[in-house]
Amino acid sequence: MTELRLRAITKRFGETIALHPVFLEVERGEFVTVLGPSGCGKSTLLRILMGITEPTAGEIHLASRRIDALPPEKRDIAMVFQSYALFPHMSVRKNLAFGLKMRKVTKDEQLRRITHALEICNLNAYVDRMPRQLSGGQQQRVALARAIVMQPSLLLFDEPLSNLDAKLRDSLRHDLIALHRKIGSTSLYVTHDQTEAMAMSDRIVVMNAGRIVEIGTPVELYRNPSHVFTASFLGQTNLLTVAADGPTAELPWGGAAVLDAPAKGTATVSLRPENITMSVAADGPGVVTSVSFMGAQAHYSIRIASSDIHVSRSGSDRLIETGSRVNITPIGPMRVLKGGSNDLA
Ligand SMILES: Nc1ncnc2c1ncn2[C@@H]1O[C@H](COP(=O)(O)OP(=O)(O)OP(=O)(O)O)[C@@H](O)[C@H]1O
Repeated sequence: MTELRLRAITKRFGETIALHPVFLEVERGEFVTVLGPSGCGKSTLLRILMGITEPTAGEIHLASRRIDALPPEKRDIAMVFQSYALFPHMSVRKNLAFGLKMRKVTKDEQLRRITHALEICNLNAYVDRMPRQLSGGQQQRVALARAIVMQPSLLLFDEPLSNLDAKLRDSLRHDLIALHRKIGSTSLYVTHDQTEAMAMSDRIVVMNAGRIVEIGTPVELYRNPSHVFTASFLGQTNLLTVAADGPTAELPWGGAAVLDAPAKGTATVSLRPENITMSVAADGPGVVTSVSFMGAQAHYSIRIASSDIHVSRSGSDRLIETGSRVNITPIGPMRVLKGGSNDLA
């Protein structure tokens, strides 16, 4: 069942088009991430949903109500901010109670919801502390609990983990998803961090320059991206310009490779670093120019036919030294993309 529906949401700031008409549907209970680089329009979209920024055109429907003309407090949306935005002079309990009091929720109901939120966010030990007496991760959990007690139809997240160190971010990511499943909320999460988007989302909405480029599950978008932008923004890839002839194409360094869809003429294809085999050969056309050993994987740069190709291999394989001559061969079909310099769309 569709919980959130955006119909042609558009935003202009004078000459700047921050959002071209955006169409999006989010199912009840889904965790959807809006992913894109700085300036792509993510914050504008969030602010429009919150009711802080007015769209130039378009409609927002949430839980069968049209909400775009409603003030923020009437929209039934709660937001978790990057900066936590806790009230510094209030204890954890008071922070959680604030929004409920404003909504005139009864004392009994306040107690019930706050007790539940403290429990599921693992905050029981901190109820009487002030925000400054909490770590960044604990403050973020309070911010989340404060959003949860409102029992909103939609939870919005604005890069909520970006102020935390890598390890904490990783563990909070898991907590957040577990919580989302437990409370069955509908969540829209905004980030520029593709690892976060891949790890957490039911679906990812890839945005660039004010437009939705593509929407799909992390697996679909990583394995079968349609656009050059998606292929290069989600994970690492090698973008090659190849001469296509039906089901195969000639590689820049010679030899033919299979395409995942027939194409004619010049085509842009994606070849993931892990989808390449590499073997040492004295007369190989490639030269290893750098090796980065990352533990689980080893990343190589190969100079071949005036291109730099990235190859990754299992970290437990024998390392190939810088300067070695190598052969490289794609494994499986290469993905034909739209949006290259010679667009096939
Ligand atoms: N108030 C404003 N007036 C004029 N232009 C604006 C305004 N707010 C945003 N923009 C422009 O709209 C575009 C989208 O901005 P937005 O802040 O939504 O991007 P973003 O993806 O959230 O970026 P970031 O991740 O850096 O916050 C940008 O080109 C930005 O310069």
